[in-house]
Amino acid sequence: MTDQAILSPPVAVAGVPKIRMRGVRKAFGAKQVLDGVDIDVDARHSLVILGGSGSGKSVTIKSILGLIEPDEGTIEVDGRDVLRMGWREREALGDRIGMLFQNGALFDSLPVWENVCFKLLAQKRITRAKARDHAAEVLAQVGLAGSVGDLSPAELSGGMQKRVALARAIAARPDIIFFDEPTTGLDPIMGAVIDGLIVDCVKKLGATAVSITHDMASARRIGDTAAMLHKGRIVWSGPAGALGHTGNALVDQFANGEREGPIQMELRR
Ligand SMILES: Nc1ncnc2c1ncn2[C@@H]1O[C@H](COP(=O)(O)OP(=O)(O)OP(=O)(O)O)[C@@H](O)[C@H]1O
Repeated sequence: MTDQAILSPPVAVAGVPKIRMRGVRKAFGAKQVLDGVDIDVDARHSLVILGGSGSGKSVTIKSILGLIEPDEGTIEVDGRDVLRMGWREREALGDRIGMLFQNGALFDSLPVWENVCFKLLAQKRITRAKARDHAAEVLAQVGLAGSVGDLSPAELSGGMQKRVALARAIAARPDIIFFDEPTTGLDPIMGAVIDGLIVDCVKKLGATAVSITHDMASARRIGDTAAMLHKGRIVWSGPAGALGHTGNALVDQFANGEREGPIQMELRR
C-alpha cells in the first residue's frame, strides 16, 4: 500500500480550532441532555471530557462524529460545519477520524490483522496482502508482535485487546481520534501502559484527540486540557494536570471522588 492511500490530507487551518462546538443542544424526549455545549479543541491538542454518568459525554462525541443530530448549535471541524456537509464531505471527514470504543468492539470472527485494517479493507483502500504487512507495522507501534495478527481477539487478554483496538484506531493515520473510556476494565499498571501508548501514537500522528474517561489518573496523563460537562453545559475547562486542585468546587469534588460537595448537595435536593 502506498502512503497516499492512508495519509490524511493536511487540512489544518491557521487560527481555526480543529473542533469547535457552539451552543449545541440535544434533548431525548423531555430530557435535555446537552443544553448549550461550547467546546474548542486546537489542532494537535488532547482534550478530556469529564462528567458524571449520564451527563452527555457520549452524546457530545457522537454529535461530533455525526452519529447524533443535535437540535441546535454548530459543530465545526477545520472551520467546516459538519451538520451542513454533504454526504461526500462527511464521508471524507469520517475517513480522517479514528475511534477507540469503550469495549474495544473487536470482531471475534476476524483475525486481529483484519480487525486492525478493517476500515481500510472495507473501503478497498488497501489489498489484503498489504493489509497484513500494514497491520504488523501498526501492531508493533502498540507493542505487539506481528504474530498476534493471526490470533482471534477472543484469545487475547483485556490489555492486549485494548492495544489492538488502539492499533485499529490509528491504522488509517487519522488526524482526529476519539477515545471512549480507554482504560476501563484494566488494572492500574496496564491502564498507565495504554495511556502511554495513546500519548505516543497521538503525538506521532500529529493528531487531535478527544477522550472520555472516569479515570482521573488517565485524564491527567492523556489530556492537555480537560472540560467538565454538568447539567448539559461545560462548567469548567483548564489544564488536565490541575484536576483535583482547580479551585472549582464541583470539578475538584468530581476529580477527587469526594462524597461531600456541590454535586452531592444537588443530588439530595
Ligand atoms: N439514542 C438515545 N435515545 C434516548 N436517550 C439517549 C440516547 N443516547 C443517550 N441518551 C440519554 O442521554 C443521556 C446521556 O447519555 P450519555 O451516554 O451521553 O452519558 P455519558 O455521560 O456518556 O454517561 P456514562 O459515563 O455513564 O457513559 C442519558 O440519560 C441517556 O439515557
